[in-house]
Amino acid sequence: MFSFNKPILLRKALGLFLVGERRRRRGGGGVVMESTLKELTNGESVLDIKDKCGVAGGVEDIYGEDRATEDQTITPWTFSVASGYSLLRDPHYNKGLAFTEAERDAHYLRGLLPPTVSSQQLQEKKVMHNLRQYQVPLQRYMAMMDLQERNERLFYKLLIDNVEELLPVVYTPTVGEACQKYGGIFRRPQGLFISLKEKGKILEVLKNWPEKSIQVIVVTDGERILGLGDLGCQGMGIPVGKLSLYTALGGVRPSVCLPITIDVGTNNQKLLDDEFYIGLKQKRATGQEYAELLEEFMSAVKQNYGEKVLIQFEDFANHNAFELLAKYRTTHLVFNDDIQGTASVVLAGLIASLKLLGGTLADHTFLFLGAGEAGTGIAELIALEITRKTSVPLEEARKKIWLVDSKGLIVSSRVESLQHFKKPWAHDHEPVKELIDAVKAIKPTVLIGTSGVGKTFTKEVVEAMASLNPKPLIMALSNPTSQAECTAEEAYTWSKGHAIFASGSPFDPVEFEGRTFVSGQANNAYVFPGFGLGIIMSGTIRVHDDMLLAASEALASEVTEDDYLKGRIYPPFTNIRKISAHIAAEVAAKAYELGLATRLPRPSDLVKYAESCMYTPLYRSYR
Ligand SMILES: NC(=O)C1=CN([C@@H]2O[C@H](COP(=O)(O)OP(=O)(O)OC[C@H]3O[C@@H](n4cnc5c(N)ncnc54)[C@H](OP(=O)(O)O)[C@@H]3O)[C@@H](O)[C@H]2O)C=CC1
Ligand SMILES: CC(=O)C(=O)O
Ligand SMILES: [Mg+2]
Repeated sequence: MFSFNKPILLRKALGLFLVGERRRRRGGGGVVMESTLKELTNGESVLDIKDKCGVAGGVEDIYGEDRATEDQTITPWTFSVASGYSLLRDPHYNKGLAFTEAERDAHYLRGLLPPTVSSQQLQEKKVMHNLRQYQVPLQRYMAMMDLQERNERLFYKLLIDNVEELLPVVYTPTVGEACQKYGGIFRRPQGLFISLKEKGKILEVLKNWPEKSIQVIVVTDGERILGLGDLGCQGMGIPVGKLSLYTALGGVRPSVCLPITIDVGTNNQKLLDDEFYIGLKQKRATGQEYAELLEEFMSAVKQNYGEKVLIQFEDFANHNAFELLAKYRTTHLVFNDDIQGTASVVLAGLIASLKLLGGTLADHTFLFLGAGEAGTGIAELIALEITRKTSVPLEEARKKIWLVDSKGLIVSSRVESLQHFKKPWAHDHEPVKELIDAVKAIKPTVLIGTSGVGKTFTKEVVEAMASLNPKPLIMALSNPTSQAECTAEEAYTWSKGHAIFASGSPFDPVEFEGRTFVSGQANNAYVFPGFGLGIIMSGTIRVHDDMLLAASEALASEVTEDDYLKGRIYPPFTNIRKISAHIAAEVAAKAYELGLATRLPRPSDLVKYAESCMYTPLYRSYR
């Protein structure tokens, strides 16, 4: 075993190279549509931002040493080569019984492993066999998390090869239960916890994370975890799960992914009273205290990782989510998955469904149950797509979209008391309290559930949709399964097999009157991994709505005739890596078109480039 320090001279030389590279690129220039960018870059010129980024594969000062002034402290990182016992304990490099004879000799592993040498394929077979023995989903979740901690490549190999079977384990619905019980099942931290205790020290906390070159952060404050409410610090299961999908579904290397939970307390009394709760035992900080912590976090991320780190906001409550997005979308590379990622996925399903329903989006009438992040986010993207495809102005396009919240239909007489994100949807209509009455009054062709409340699409509601439409499109998007507005079985049986159905959490196929219906999973997991890959691989500096539309079109185009025949408006997850490459390529293409991409020259075949960027979990040979 030996260790070495990264030679300072080499870094200095690379720094000089960077300066030269920047000058060269500044002189060479590219075609940049400055007008498109002004709004997204807070008035900063793109060349300034590109310059800060260390354009186009330039060597970045990832350790912050070159940037630090003399009075600032830096971290003395050293790199060491793992071998022997520590190699077996390092999840990035551990291969367990798959270490070859030669590797066992070269890396001081003799005696630390039993004599058998297994292939990765055999290991995979064994783990899948063991997983299937567990009847309780949470046990499968824990077994998968243990595997991720023990042997990262095997974990991702399993997830990629068995995606339909394992997605419900590491993601919704099981991740919801895992978050509820996170304190009890907590073994080792899988991401960074930043609490109010770390105020003033967030930059130092980021430096404690072992990986220095981070490209994607998924961050939550745990206040709206799926449809399960405020789970405080235990929301960590969500960023961890989302980022494992970035790798498995989108091919983003695990080492560049960083899950973060910001702990400002919780208003969940059950958790505050729970002796195993792992977070701050106090009520949530709000107002200035909250805003200051978030501001420090956002600045520290940019300072530590540069301009091009993608920050995905996840499962914030809507009273913070919209504000954070509005505040940081012009200064940081951010998007909100619940508002924007969900919108992109649902729009894809709607575009695809037109093959079954007929007409254009503008010909349909949409009714939402739930007017929060997901509901209004989807509504706005539908309206935007209509304006892009027709000459209809946005205001006009919005008029075919109606939303119901906990107080009933959103109508103009309520406008004064509505939260700002609901106001565009307050159309002229008399007040309507109940969903069933709204269905009868609005006569929607599409019904979308984004309420977070289970069982709200009752038999009466589904029957009303079926009586109004030959093929009612019903989406029960709320997660986890317990919060779904209705089940697949309910949608198909109550509509007598006429509904086209999709849901946020997966349902098994349903037999009805001799036909098998396979519902699609309308979940943002279809889009964010490919969307993120497209951004990273093109060095994109800001998220633009047209990139979300590009992702929707890309996903919709992947639905096959065979899918339609089965009643699905989303492709199966089995092909997701191919789909993600396609989404990444379209997102990147749009970013280049908008002048937001900094990786130059633009690769000519973006799909091939996306595929070539993807992480593969096959074992590597060690010299
Ligand atoms: N499938 C997917 O990819 C995604 C699914 N989701 C799911 O969507 C759900 C909602 O998330 P999000 O939009 O962020 O949450 P929000 O809290 O922002 O919004 C919830 C909305 O539902 C309304 N609501 C609550 N209860 C009722 C009720 N009984 N009847 C009518 N309306 C009701 C609320 O009304 P009021 O405003 O009056 O309080 C609010 O408008 C969650 O379950 C989440 O898991 C979210 C993102 C992605
Ligand atoms: C899927 C997702 O992001 C949610 O339910 O919040
Ligand atoms: Mg979410």
